[in-house]
Amino acid sequence: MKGKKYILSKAFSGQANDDNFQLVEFDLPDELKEGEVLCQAVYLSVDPYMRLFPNTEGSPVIGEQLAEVIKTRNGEFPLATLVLTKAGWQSHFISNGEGLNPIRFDLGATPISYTLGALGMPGATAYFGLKKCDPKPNEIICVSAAAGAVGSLVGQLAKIQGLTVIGFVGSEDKLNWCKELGFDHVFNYKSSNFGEALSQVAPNGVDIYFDNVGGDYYHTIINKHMRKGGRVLVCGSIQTYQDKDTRKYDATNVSVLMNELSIYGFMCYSYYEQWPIAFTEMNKLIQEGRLKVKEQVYTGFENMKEAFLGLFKGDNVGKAVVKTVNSFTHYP
Ligand SMILES: NC(=O)C1=CN([C@@H]2O[C@H](COP(=O)(O)OP(=O)(O)OC[C@H]3O[C@@H](n4cnc5c(N)ncnc54)[C@H](OP(=O)(O)O)[C@@H]3O)[C@@H](O)[C@H]2O)C=CC1
Ligand SMILES: CCCCCC(=O)/C=C/[C@@H]1[C@@H](C/C=C\CCCC(=O)O)[C@@H](O)C[C@H]1O
Repeated sequence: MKGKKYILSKAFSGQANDDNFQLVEFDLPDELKEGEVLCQAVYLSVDPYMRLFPNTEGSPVIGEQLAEVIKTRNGEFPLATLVLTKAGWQSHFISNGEGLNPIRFDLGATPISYTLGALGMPGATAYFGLKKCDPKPNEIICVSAAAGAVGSLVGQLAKIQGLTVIGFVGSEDKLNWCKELGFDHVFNYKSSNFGEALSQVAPNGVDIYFDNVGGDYYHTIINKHMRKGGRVLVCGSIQTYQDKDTRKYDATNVSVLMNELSIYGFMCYSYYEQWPIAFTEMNKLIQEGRLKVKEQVYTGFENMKEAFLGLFKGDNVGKAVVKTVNSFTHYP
């Protein structure tokens, strides 16, 4: 039997493209050793951070997947067990059980793919990132990449908590969806100036900026659109991930200082032990129809590249995942 995996055929430099990836086949052994399992990817996640790490020619592409145990000699992982694991972009892999994580909360009737999205790493990012901003009812929050995996949840959770939500997105479809989700103001940054738009709807500034994009947004919002005592969460900087040279902005630190802003760095895995609490709460909201989830599902392992590169072109609405075909068991 053969498995497939992607390696970085060329280190990223500037904009990622097809040439950075090579799909290779590898042999899987006929027999497992005692304690081993053979897993097959069912859904794979593509996420912006994959553009940054490890970026060494020849290295495997990293990432999380939901996999099914299709052969086992390990009593802890019976046949058909579903596991979340950072096995990278591979269709199959052998494991001794280390790093295979069962789903740690009751999923109920919610689709299993959500464990890579709203009830997975991006969901935890939205939930704990927002919490770190200490949101209060009637405050104003601004979120960038607002129709994405993280941003769409941040906006909805903030609405549930009584905040006014301003979102920035890159297309009219995304704008309409965010309005459907109940965001108060949504702007397409490709057809409007985000600074002017913010000044119109929040002339006195915003209390929270949940930054998924970095670059121009981060500096302009910190320098011109934060209220005194405001909080900025540095969640991600997708606008700069593909830069070749570092950008220079002089005024930012002075603005931070003068306005006594709190700027938080944030890594969702720091809250890993508490994720099941968040997912139980969010799954209840999903099942009640109060938290809406969209996925951009690409079908077939050969479409990993397209799904990943699409993140940087704004192709995805909601969470981008890849469903592999010919799974041992067919999941919805
Ligand atoms: N700190 C942490 O622990 C974590 C951080 N993150 C970060 O959160 C951010 C969002 O991630 P995630 O929700 O998974 O991804 P998304 O689902 O939001 O997908 C990426 C989106 O970013 C937008 N985008 C891409 N390029 C640009 C650009 N140059 N300028 C402005 N917007 C752009 C696009 O939306 P549009 O069409 O609207 O432009 C695109 O759809 C990323 O920066 C990521 O690195 C994610 C997970 C954990
Ligand atoms: C400048 C980096 C910003 C990245 C923001 C982001 O998307 C973070 C996501 C993390 C992600 C990757 C974190 C570290 C890389 C580790 C590389 C490795 O070899 O494993 C992952 O941990 C989930 C998010 O917390």
